[in-house]
Amino acid sequence: MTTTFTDAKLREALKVYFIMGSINCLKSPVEVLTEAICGGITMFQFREKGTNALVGEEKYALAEELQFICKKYKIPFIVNDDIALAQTLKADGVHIGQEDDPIPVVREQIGDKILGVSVHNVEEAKIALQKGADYFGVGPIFPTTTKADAKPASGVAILTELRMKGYSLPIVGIGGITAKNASQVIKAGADGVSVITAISLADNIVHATKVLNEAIIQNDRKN
Ligand SMILES: Cc1ncsc1CCOP(=O)(O)O
Ligand SMILES: C=C1C=NC(C)=NC1=N
Ligand SMILES: [Mg+2]
Repeated sequence: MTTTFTDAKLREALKVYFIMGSINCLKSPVEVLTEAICGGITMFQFREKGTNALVGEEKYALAEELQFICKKYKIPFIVNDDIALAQTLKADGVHIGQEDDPIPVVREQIGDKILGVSVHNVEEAKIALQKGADYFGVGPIFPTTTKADAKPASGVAILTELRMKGYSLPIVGIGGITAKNASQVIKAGADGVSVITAISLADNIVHATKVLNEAIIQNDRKN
């Protein structure tokens, strides 16, 4: 899909933003993603990272397979970190962290595709917005062990602070998010939640995703 995303469409897509790589799965990533889509995820990020992560041809082949499933169900397909892979696959966008290539360099490479940036504080947010981020991934909101080098959990205050300071672009919270705490993230001002293990390690992935979805939708209606 190469449609350019309006803010409104991106906010919708960020509601239940599943992130996964092979090391986050107990069974076939193809099965995990298909079940997550059946459960109602709204966007997918391929994040092949960490101990025993695939590289080279194997990584490319898995990315291609997962992108094919996303295309079939019209779910936006985002690639974490690996801009070259995103370009080769003509992904819908990329997500980069503070230590990845500079935003202008990435923007030059991807054109008007989605460019998500991880931010942890107002200073990083100011720069990322100025340089052209389309959405912020903010966290870790709650404690998580999924990302080995994650910063300490900040709680939802950072989300409220960003909104209070006028950051009105699409924002997704990330880090230790589950169906139980997702509503706090939305109430604090995020447009959606990004999760890895609450979905990828669930006993019943379809059900876990549906419950997470309900937690988000319920709360949106209240706002
Ligand atoms: C990629 C990333 N960035 C901040 S926390 C995190 C890991 C989120 O994983 P989980 O949803 O399992 O806590
Ligand atoms: C680190 C990350 C933060 N936020 C998002 C959405 N994705 C990531 N990979
Ligand atoms: Mg990165």
